[in-house]
This record gives sequence, C-alpha cells and structure tokens, in this order.
Amino acid sequence: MINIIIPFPSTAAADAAVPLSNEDDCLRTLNCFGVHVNVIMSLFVIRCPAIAKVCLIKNRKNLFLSAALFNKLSFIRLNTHISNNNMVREGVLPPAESGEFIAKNAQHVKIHEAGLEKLCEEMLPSITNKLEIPDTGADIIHPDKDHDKAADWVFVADALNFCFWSYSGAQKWTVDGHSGYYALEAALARAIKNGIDITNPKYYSKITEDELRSIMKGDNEATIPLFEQRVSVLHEVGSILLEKYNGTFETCLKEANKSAVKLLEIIVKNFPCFRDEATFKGQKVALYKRAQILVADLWNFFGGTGWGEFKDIDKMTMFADYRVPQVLVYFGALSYTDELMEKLKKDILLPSGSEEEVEIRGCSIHAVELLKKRIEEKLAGRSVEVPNSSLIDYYLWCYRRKYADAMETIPFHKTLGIYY
Ligand SMILES: Nc1nc2c(c(CN[C@H]3C=C[C@H](O)[C@@H]3O)cn2[C@@H]2O[C@H](COP(=O)(O)O)[C@@H](O)[C@H]2O)c(=O)[nH]1
Repeated sequence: MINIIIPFPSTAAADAAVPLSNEDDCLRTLNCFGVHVNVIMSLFVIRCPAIAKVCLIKNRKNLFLSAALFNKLSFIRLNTHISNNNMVREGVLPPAESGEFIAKNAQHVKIHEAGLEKLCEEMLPSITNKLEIPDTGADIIHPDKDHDKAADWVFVADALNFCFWSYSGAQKWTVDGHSGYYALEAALARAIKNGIDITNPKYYSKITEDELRSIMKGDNEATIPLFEQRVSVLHEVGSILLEKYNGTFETCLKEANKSAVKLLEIIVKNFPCFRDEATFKGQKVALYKRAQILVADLWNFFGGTGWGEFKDIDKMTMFADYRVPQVLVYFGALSYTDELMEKLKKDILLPSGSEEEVEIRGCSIHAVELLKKRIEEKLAGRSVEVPNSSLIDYYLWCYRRKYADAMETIPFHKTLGIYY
C-alpha cells in the first residue's frame, strides 16, 4: 500500500488522513472530496518522491477530477513508486511505464486482446527450447563479435540506426542489395573491410560529409535519408566518447558493470542524440528506442557473454520503431482510427513527438509487454526459456522482413527523425 500526503493551505486544521489502498479507493476518495486536480498534481510531483506513505487530506474546494487526469495521477503515483530503482531520468517515465500510460490514454491507437492472442498462437510453435527468430538471411553482415573493436562497431551501428524509409514508390537506398537497416550494416561492414576506421571515435568525431557519403554510397542514385543529421550524430557521440570515455564505448560498458538499466542510463544521460523522450498529455515519457536496441544488440551479438553480459536484460522493452507496429497491426494486436490510417496510407508525415506518433510507439511497447505476459502464462510448467521483450521484438522485426510482401498491405508511420 502506498499513501500520499497532500496538504492544502485551506485545510490547515485538516481532518483525519484517509489511507488509499488501491486506485478505486483513490478515485472514490478524490470524488468524494472533490479535490482541485492542478493543486494535487503540482504538490504530488514535488512531494511524492520523498514520501513513502500517501494519505489524502480533505479539501473543501468543490472541483472535479476527470478520468484522464485520474489515470495520469495514478501513473505519477506509480512513477514515484518506481523512482528509486527503475527511473532512468528524473521526472521521465521509463519505457515500460510510458507504454502503459500512453496506451491507457491513447485516442488514435488501440490494443486488442484478440490480436495479441492470435500473435501469441503464431509464436508459440517457434518456442521449442527458446524463441527461434525468423531467418531473414542476413547474418553475414552483422557486426563481427571477434573484431577487436566489436563493441564500438555495434555502438556506431546503433548511433546511426534510424530512419531508412522512403516514400511509397520512390527508389530505395540499398547497399550490396540490402535495404533499410541491413543496408547500414552492409555499408559499415564494407567500410571496415576497406580499412576505414569507422569504429574509432577519433575518426568519426571529425568525419567529413564527403567521407560519410562515400561510406554510405548506395547501389543506385538513392541516398541514405537524413544524411546531415547522421554526420552530426557521429560528431556528437564521437566527441563525447573522446572527452568522457577514453575514446571507446567499452568504458561505458565497464561503468555499467553488466547492468542493462545502468548502461541505458549512461547512454541517455550522456549522449543527447539517444534521448528519445516526449511529452504526452502533460507527462514526460521515454521510448529510448536506439539506446535500448544498443543494449540488446550487444547482448544478442555477444551471445549474452563478455561485452554482452547483462544480468537485467529482461528490463528492456521492445524498440519502438516504424516496423514492429506494422506487424502488430497485421495481426490485429493494434488498430488505428480511420483518420490515422488514412494519413499513413497517404504517406502524410507524423511529426516527431506528435500525439499520434507517440501513441503508435507507446502502444507498441505496451502491446509487446502484454504479449510477453500472455506467452509466459501459456508456457507455465514447460521447461522452455520464456522470451524477454527484446527477443519478442527481434522476432517481430524479422517476421516483417521475412514476410515483407504480405506486410505491404499494412502502411507504416513515417516520421523524419533521429530516434528510430
Ligand atoms: N524494433 C526494431 N527495430 C529495428 C530493428 C533493427 C535491426 N536489428 C537487428 C539487430 C539484431 C536483430 O537480429 C536485427 O537484425 C532495425 N530496426 C529499425 O527498423 C526500421 C528499419 O526497418 P527495415 O526497413 O526493415 O530495415 C528502422 O526504424 C530501424 O531503426 C530491430 O531489431 N527491432
């Protein structure tokens, strides 16, 4: 039970505090007292982190609390509850809690139990021992874990792991026949093979436009999207590694001491271009797509050992990009309002941080969390490894790749930005 004390100036000689054991109690009490929400919110935010017991002191003002604000209140309560162990940045809900908050308040996107069930049934046969990831036939170009700067290679790849889409019908940027993210992997692998020092921050913190253009040269006229932003990202992360981390991402890994959450915190606190946050219905939320996929990629590429050993990897959520939502919609686990669907079909851009964009991403995070619970329930009593959210994400992302043709019928959202 959490109790919160919210003192109001007008109730100095306040009546007895009322302990709140659950959200219904909280709602009933608030309704009955008719507390001014703004007063609650501000005092709540300021006072809660320091207070373990929450009581509500009677307020004589007659104002109402809407359902949406109540939701927000209960999430801020949740937020304060987790603040000591889970919070990555002060005042910002971590990804799992952000997903739940966004899903509860979403107006353009819905999660459907029936679709989650369908997806769960699709995945179960792939869990014989552990979850088998659909084969996309691209293993040859992943960062090489035996390379002497393998961790820095993964870091550079995920620093640049955003926005590969092209408008419907436009020519795609491809490298050695690979498109999207795999084109990036192919370009980096080619650069390394040609002796370019692309894993070294000394080189890429000062990389010129011409040098990066040559590294990213595609098979046709199409170029990698957001080229200038990529140059800036490399300059930013490269200089930070040089200034603070001895010129290698390995220093961050050592500092994280095998904790995925600690590494996530190091990344988002120190490298601004990884700070994938937004404000949704007045609440600061975090999606941290590139930062979390960086942690999970290390875990995945190094097979959970060496630089890839994280005792709390299960704390990561899915990586809210523009592909996994496509699969979730395909299975009916997510749906969009007609208006939003029309926008996607017409290639209308969703601004980064807009309500619709945040809802697609937040609902995807929450849908995968719900899917994980459902899978876990179905696997109860079987001696198989229950997949974490990163593995479920890889499954879904690779599923989209493997069944790209079938997935064409589902439009994906297009946003110009460096976060995913
Ligand atoms: N949620 C999620 N999003 C992911 C990935 C990956 C690649 N991860 C590799 C690492 C280990 C795995 O085995 C994968 O091979 C890229 N993306 C995002 O997708 C988008 C491009 O998509 P497409 O057009 O298909 O290339 C773009 O936003 C990109 O940032 C993932 O795994 N999960």
